[in-house]
Amino acid sequence: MPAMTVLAPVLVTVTALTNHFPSAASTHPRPTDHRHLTSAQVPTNRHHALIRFVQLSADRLMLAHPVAAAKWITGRPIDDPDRERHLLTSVTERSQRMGLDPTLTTTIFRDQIEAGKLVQRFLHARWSLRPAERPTHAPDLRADIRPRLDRLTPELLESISRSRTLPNCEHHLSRALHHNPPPPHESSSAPSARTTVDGPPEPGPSSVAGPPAPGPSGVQAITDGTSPTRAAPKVIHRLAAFNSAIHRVALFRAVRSVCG
Ligand SMILES: O=C(O)C(=O)C[C@]1(C(=O)O)C=C[C@@H](O)C=C1
Repeated sequence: MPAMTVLAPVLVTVTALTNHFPSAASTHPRPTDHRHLTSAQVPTNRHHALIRFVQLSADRLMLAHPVAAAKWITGRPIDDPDRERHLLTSVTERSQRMGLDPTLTTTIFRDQIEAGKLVQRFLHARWSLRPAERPTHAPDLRADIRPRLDRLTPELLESISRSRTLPNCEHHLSRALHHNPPPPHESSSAPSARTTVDGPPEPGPSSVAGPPAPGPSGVQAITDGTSPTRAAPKVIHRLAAFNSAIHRVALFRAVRSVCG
């Protein structure tokens, strides 16, 4: 599939989410007006459970890397509706047993799945453009990676259950996200680094990069009338910034419904 065809929906999604969640484009989420709470009023256990939820979500997101590698090498499509149905059925059953609202938990897990697919699509687009970074070995999806994803499901549900009814949930979520920076990434000037199948790309010499340019500029950079071939260097340049942004935006996507 041509790289541009793969990349365009990814960039459109990133732009849409960045606009929808302005703090996703910022290293410093905007403070809310809930700071009047004294520390004694903050329900620490539920707050920690929310942080745990964000961390587990970040762990789940990182598994999108080996999943993407397995699918890249085997040619399997990123979307696997049967697997998604199986996961959501399991979430529903577990939620009922735990006294959790299945509508809420399946919404959260749908977001987790979509966030993972966003990262997978990003990686496939990246590998289309950068042959040197393509994975060379396929992780075992069935025997290794999916069991790892499955082990996270009860833990995620437990953290959702324990963070339920946290007052000022959005404020705590914003703080938890702030303490979960995206993984290290290459800077645009870094030498090419092969993406590992166990995690994000290895950091380049500079792992400090700003957020993506907000708004549609990221998309315009590749759709401003230039032919795909001639636009490719521009795309690669933009990808360096999106590599960081994609994880931040995907993490926001993964956790956005937890406050109900
Ligand atoms: O298991 C896979 O094949 C994945 O890609 C992971 C996952 C998920 O997040 O659970 C994501 C996309 C697929 O449609 C199904 C499931």
